[in-house]
Amino acid sequence: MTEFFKQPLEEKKVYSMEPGNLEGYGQHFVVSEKQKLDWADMFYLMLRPSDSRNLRLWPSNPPSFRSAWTHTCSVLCHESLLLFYIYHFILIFNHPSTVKYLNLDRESIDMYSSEAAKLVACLLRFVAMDMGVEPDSLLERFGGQPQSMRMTYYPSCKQAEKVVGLSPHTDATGLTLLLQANGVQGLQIRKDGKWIAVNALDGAFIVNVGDILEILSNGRYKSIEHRAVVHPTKERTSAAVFHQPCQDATVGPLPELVKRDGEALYSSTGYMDFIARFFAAKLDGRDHLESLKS
Ligand SMILES: O=C(O)CCC(=O)C(=O)O
Ligand SMILES: [Fe+2]
Repeated sequence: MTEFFKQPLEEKKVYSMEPGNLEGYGQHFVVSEKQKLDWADMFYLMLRPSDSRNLRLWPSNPPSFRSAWTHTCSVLCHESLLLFYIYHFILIFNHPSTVKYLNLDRESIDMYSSEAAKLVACLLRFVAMDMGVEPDSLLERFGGQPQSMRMTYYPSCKQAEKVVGLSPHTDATGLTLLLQANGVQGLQIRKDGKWIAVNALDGAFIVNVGDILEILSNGRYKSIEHRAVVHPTKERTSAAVFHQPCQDATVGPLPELVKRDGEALYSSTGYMDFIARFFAAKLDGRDHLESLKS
């Protein structure tokens, strides 16, 4: 994956994002020419459903990237998630796919995508059980398992403290599987107002709870605020696979939880409106999510 970003600009521009479209090579969350840009290059692809794929953007001379299936275990950003992490450790650890590197070719991405979707469906089932709701009532919001991937390349920067790799934000997803693809650390999460470095195990997935799960769970699961910092001498690459609800889903607290809690802590909105608002703004911590609190 790093090889892709290290190509000359002209080669990468073949895959440039087109106006009004987020897929391809470029930067996200740019709302003004005066804005200080993040110290990062991005490449974003829709993976699922398969008819949403724009194969023109899939690199035809594919570099390889590290697979997380070799020693998969997860750093989970919520105490309750830790519970099913423990239950599922054996299952994940014994995952049948044991390849260490994947090519960014269509067949390999397809396999990576479907294995990631299976893992996330399994995690969501445990989230539902943890909350005491029918797994299907949570899983049906993710029907068809829409999924996208953002690969990010952070060049090194001698004055690393003066730049931001990726601005503080929460993911507008149910769950994100994040892989630090070249073994260089840089992810930080905000807990009790403090930034804490996540030291991911080599080749392991980091599982982030996203906004959609916080809302569906009526606040039981918290969407984790995170950012990426830059290294003074080492470049860094990450690959985040986002698991989103289906396009026609209503994003609002699950009715059975609202009934139990006596109130909905978030307003309900159509997923397409939700995501349009997310990408139209500069990344800014938990602001987007807070605006949906009722
Ligand atoms: O590079 C990282 O560790 C974070 C990436 C991330 O948060 C994202 O792509 O949403
Ligand atoms: Fe993120």
